[in-house]
Amino acid sequence: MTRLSVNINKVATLRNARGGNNPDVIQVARDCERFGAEGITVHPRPDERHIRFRDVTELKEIVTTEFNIEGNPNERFMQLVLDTQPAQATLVPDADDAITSNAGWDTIKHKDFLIDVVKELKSHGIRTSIFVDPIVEMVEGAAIIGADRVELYTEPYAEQYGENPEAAIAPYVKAAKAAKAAGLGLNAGHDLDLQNLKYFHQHIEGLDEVSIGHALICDALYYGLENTIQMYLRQLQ
Ligand SMILES: CC(=O)[C@@H](O)[C@H](O)COP(=O)(O)O
Ligand SMILES: NCC(=O)COP(=O)(O)O
Repeated sequence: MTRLSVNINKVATLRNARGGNNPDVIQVARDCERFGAEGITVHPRPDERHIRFRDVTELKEIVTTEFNIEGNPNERFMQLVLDTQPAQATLVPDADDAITSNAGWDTIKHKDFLIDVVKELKSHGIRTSIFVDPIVEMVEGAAIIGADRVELYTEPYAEQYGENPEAAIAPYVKAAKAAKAAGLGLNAGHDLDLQNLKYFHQHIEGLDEVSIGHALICDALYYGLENTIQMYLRQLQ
């Protein structure tokens, strides 16, 4: 079974545009779960342009499915995660000024740093996933580091899917096999949508979770949040 974790960053972006509390991020998280989401993902960034650190603390109190916090494990992020104790932390090598995540970790170059981070998170009982490009060596590096899972960065897949789905999925099939061979759980995310999700799911064995935000929240403008979540869940059947 592949769990759908809804990334609610974009709900916070909309709220922040006017400075009030509309839409209410906490209520949206509750509703996502009520409508079938099997997890809630947030990705706080240093400038708090969407999810704020305070939101993360409040969300922890109400999320009843799996709470996944993504981000670059700097001191502030680590403190937030350790205080919050989510089900999962996903480590992403974002630059502070990145518009959105645009690459996975080099798990060979940053091995020592990541070993320390993963050890600390796991000692607090937090499942730890490392965001990687679909490259076998990077997946194997995550296993050596001691991660529980990898999250495959799917933007390159999403970009190529329209013109050549076979070529787009090929590196992910290899990376997924490497993850399973190394005993890692398998997540995926970034730019997955109603067009490309089903094919990805059909071709990647043992996919534990997808986290989807941008496209899902955009689709909700047209179809409504409840319908949209159900539509995404159907792609994963
Ligand atoms: C890790 C990842 O793939 C990102 O998609 C992220 O979690 C979304 O971040 P933004 O909402 O800031 O684009
Ligand atoms: N980890 C990926 C994520 O949470 C959502 O990415 P996107 O769907 O907003 O591109």
